[in-house]
Amino acid sequence: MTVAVVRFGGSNCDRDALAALDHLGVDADIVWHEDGLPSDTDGVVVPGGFSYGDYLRAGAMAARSPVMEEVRAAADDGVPVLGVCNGAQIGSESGLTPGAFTTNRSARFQCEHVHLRVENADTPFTRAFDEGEVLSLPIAHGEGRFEITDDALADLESEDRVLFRYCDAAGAVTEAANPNGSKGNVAGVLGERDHVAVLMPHPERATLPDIAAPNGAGTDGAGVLAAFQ
Ligand SMILES: NC(=O)CC[C@H](N)C(=O)O
Repeated sequence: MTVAVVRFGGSNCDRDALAALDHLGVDADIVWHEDGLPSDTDGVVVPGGFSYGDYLRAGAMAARSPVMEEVRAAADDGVPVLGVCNGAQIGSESGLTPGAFTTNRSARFQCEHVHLRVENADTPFTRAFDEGEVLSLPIAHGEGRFEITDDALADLESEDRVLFRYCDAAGAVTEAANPNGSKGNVAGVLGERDHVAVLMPHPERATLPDIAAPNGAGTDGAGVLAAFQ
């Protein structure tokens, strides 16, 4: 598999994603968005960062790059697509995934470790886990609060498209365990099909043992990125 890690001006987690994928033995390359997806692309990661300086809304400008039409076409062909943090914001701004990510309840940039509960273990991004399993991943965002209408959230829930929720260490989904005020504690969602997903926490920062162990994150991110193996 050749995974395209799509870089925009202001991406800053592209090399981390590449290193994490390399560690997992996944053939991957960074692709400048203006160059378009290589013809042999069979996986796409839209990495984190501050594309276009988060102007207008985080992810709004990158979502309008022509490469996102190619990403959509690849997804339609069954290629797995994962958006991480700014990539999640780009995913929702481009309509690949539902809802929106907006300013944290704290109105501050937050960089911390959180717990996530796996809500649907029947996807390429979660098949390494059991449903209800609690993961530890880092977050680092100012605009990570998931918003969606009540009706649309109910639809997502009934379609099993909520992938991860913020929870406490025991797996309880509580307001206290919700770092940014996300509706329904939602931390990650699926697009129309289960091979398209976005999440605000950073699996690529919790994959390499040399980095993950000292910073306390562990290596749960490897299970998410295993979708590309
Ligand atoms: N780490 C990131 O991708 C940052 C996400 C985004 N630009 C924010 O602060 O909300």
